[in-house]
Amino acid sequence: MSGSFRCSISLSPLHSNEFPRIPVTKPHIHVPVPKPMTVALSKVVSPLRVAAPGVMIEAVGLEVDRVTEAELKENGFRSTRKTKIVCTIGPRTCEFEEIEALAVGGMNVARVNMCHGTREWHRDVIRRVRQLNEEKGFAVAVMMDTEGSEIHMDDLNDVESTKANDGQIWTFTVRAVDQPSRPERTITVNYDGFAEDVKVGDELLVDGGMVTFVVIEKIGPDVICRCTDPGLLLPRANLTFWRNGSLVRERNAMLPTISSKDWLDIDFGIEEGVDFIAVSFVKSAEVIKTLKSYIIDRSPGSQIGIIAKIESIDSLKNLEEIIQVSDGTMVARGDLGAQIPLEQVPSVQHEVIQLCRQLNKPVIVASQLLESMIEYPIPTRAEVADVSEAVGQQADALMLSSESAMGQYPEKALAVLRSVSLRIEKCRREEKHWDVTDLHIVSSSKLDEISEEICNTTSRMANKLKADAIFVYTKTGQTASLLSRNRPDCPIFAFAPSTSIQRCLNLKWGLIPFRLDFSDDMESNLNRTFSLLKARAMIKSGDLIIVVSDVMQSIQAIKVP
Ligand SMILES: Nc1ncnc2c1ncn2[C@@H]1O[C@H](COP(=O)(O)OP(=O)(O)O)[C@@H](O)[C@H]1O
Ligand SMILES: C=C(OP(=O)(O)O)C(=O)O
Ligand SMILES: [K+]
Ligand SMILES: [Mg+2]
Repeated sequence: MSGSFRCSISLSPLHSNEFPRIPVTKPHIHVPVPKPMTVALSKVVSPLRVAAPGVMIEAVGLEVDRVTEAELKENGFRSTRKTKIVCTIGPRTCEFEEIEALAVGGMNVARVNMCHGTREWHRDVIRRVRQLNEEKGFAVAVMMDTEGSEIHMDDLNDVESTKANDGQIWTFTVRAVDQPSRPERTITVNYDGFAEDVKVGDELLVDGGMVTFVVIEKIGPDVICRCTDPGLLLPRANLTFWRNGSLVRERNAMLPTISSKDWLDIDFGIEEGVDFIAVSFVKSAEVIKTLKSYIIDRSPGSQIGIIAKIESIDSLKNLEEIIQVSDGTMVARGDLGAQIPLEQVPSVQHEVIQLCRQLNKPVIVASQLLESMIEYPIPTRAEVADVSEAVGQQADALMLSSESAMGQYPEKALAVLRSVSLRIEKCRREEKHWDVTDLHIVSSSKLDEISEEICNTTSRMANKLKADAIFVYTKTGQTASLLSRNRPDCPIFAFAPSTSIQRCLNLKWGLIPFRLDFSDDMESNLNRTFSLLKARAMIKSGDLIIVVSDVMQSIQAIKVP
């Protein structure tokens, strides 16, 4: 391989005379370039229009989430939210207007959970999100979450819940029970090996301990239990069993991470063009690799990001490998807390967030962030502290589950995530936590390493110069992601050539993704972007912008003309 690579770091004012053109350095580094970069110039949407008296600009191809645009105008650059928000869509939020209300409230990603509902139901939701994006200018990404094949109860004939009282005897069975004539206090279990794996004396925990039973007898496929901690049994509740204080992993540990039903759901997700697939109960990196090659086979060129959910005890010994091969990770604290002692969940959260940051992968903190808001219009003080902790740890995103899927106050819960994020992000900026130097190099090639160093320098420079924004022109999203990893003080405007990359970038901390066609000519890209953004009042003359791109390896500091 041969070729040359130009690395110029220049401070160029681009039509501004306030900042003299001082080349900081202009080294010419020669390293092999695998292939020349080319830009696909895609369709021009509409012709020229007049932006201001006498100024003709191209009113084409600049698409940004309209909520972010409004937030930016209202709050200014610094106070635009950096932490992203994922909302689970459920019966309470599945209508078009309800999804729209969440989008207006700042939802960046809509999640559908294949544990519940039918494929038709999910299809309608996904299409409504797409319609909302197209008609109303949002850029909400869609995440499909697999059911996975850990042990769970049946759907209780679709009753909302059923009460188990102290001392009552219940039967958990793997028999096929005829639902309408199901005997009282009988629960069917999805996993055939269940009755063989449990032993008399084991503790059976429903949803990590919301209800507890002790196994008193086994009769063939029936496991007879006595309730020791009473409570409500919910449809499809998860079951774990414990022996001498440890989680029992017998044959159940061999259950496939992706069940045959999950594969059908994945086909459905590919067909519907979801942006992310979150894989439940990941145990090792292998399953992620398998799924990735499956998706490439089924849908070559697909941009679907694979999110590994950290919620199985088995994943903890393979964390680094799992994170490395995934496109992002979710700390799924709900099921995780049923598989490891609760007091260990916060340290796993901390470890996963740190690892993701090092490995340049986005991380979502999920479950019970605002659990009390399922019923009440305000959160508990402890919940606010938990949200603050996740924002302070600089997770990329926070997730609502039941709060938005079936709670009484989905929009209020979203507003709490938004306001707490803004507040804590501001505190962190004021405390000047600046730790880019702590990050290890993640790149495996010299060329990537140069990009990475450019991004690190850009972020440091933006902070020191108190820049208003970083602009990044990125074809794959990788350069934008490396900037986000540094968690700079100012927002990062990421210009990407396709709406699918734009939506995927929506999960990453501090990125404001735009869809924009751009060329190899950076000067013309910049002039065009400035005109377009000024016409929409998203930037103004005098703003200091630091510009990088993966088109040309350079850093420029520019005052908007
Ligand atoms: N598509 C759906 N259809 C019906 N109910 C749903 C749906 N999605 C979510 N829910 C409800 O919202 C609750 C919270 O959602 P989620 O956290 O995703 O699931 P889980 O509780 O299984 O972890 C679920 O327990 C379920 O009651
Ligand atoms: C997010 C989680 O997964 P699910 O809601 O699908 O159980 C969790 O367990 O925390
Ligand atoms: K799930
Ligand atoms: Mg889970």
